[in-house]
Amino acid sequence: MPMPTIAHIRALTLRGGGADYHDQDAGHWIDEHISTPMARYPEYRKSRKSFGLDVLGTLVVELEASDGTVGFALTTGGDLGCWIVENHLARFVRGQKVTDIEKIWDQMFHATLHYGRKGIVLNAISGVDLALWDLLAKVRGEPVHALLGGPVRDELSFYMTGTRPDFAQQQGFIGGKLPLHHGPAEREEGLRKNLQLLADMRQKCGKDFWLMYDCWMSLDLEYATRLAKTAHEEFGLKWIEEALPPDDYWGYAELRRNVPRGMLVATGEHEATRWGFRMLLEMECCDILQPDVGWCGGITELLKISALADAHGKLVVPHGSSVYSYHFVITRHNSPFAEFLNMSPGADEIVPMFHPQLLDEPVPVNGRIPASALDRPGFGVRLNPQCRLHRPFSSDSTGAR
Ligand SMILES: C[C@H](O)[C@H](O)[C@@H](O)[C@@H](O)C(=O)O
Ligand SMILES: [Mg+2]
Repeated sequence: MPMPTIAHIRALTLRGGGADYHDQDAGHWIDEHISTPMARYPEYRKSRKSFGLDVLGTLVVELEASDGTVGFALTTGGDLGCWIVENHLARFVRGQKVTDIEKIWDQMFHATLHYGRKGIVLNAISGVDLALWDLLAKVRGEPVHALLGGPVRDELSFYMTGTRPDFAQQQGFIGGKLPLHHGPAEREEGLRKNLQLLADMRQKCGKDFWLMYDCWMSLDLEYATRLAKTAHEEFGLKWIEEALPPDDYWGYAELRRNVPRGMLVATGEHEATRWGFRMLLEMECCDILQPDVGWCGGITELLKISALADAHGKLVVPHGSSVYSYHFVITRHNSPFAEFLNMSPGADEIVPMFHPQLLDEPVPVNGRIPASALDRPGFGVRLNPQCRLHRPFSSDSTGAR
């Protein structure tokens, strides 16, 4: 039986949560005075949406095979991502066999090298790649994890990101990662508030529960070093995440030398491709790599990143990205746990990460997801038909939705 080919590729957008999870209503914890590189401008300090963190929206890539099977995936990308997919990447996908994933990735990456390499182009490439894995797995009637070598454990365990590590602990998660609220622009008072918040949370959670800080690229080396030392020595901070801008490999290497022994440095969610993660590894920037599978190049590239990291003895704990990272994490020993980004407005309910855009998206129960919950074909999720899709550009009028 010959393998079907890809008859149509469609790039569509969705707004409101989902893969562009910072696109939330006012008052959501994820947009409440979180420290960012823009916090040096007071007018942009209170809200990340104020400087446009939600400008892109969700990119949906949909592939229809010659046998009628449809694969799809979500990532961050919106209209910009749609343009790249429809006007450039589609030509390397349409007409190819559903098994030609490696060749398609290589052509998409090298054809965009003159304007891509990271950022929105790699988001678009990742979206196509994830849709390819979803399609191939559906054609074969298997979950994606089975195509990656299958589970190495019976369940996924999670830490939770949000403003309520105490709720995470009550729900059986292995740790809680707080967003950092104040950066260098708010000086000593801001540092004191950061440490007081951690002290309060350590009081609530007891001495053994993992507590981490996510600094979202917003600090400088001096501030990050001071924060890390006190936070670890006085309050047992387990890791400091994305303290510096992604391109400051030199700063990360020095921060890792500066932090107290036993404390971990994590970064990578805004890094892309095996070459970017090779820099983080060979410059000894961090202990935990956190690629986002929807931004780093997709599953095809994450396989390479993970193998490289494994050879260096480093952990790969992908950033958020729901089922797209769960199907990977369950197949790798150097990915011993996963992130659950709590997308409820008060970080005090368990809701699916890509809500409302996906149906059948599994959520942790007691901080765990059993491997069996990932056993539906593909990534095991459906697009929510209630969500209004929009196709801003169409390179394939015959393939109209
Ligand atoms: C909580 C952080 O500020 C980001 O919003 C979060 O998406 C990301 O950095 C993470 O690690 O989950
Ligand atoms: Mg982060």
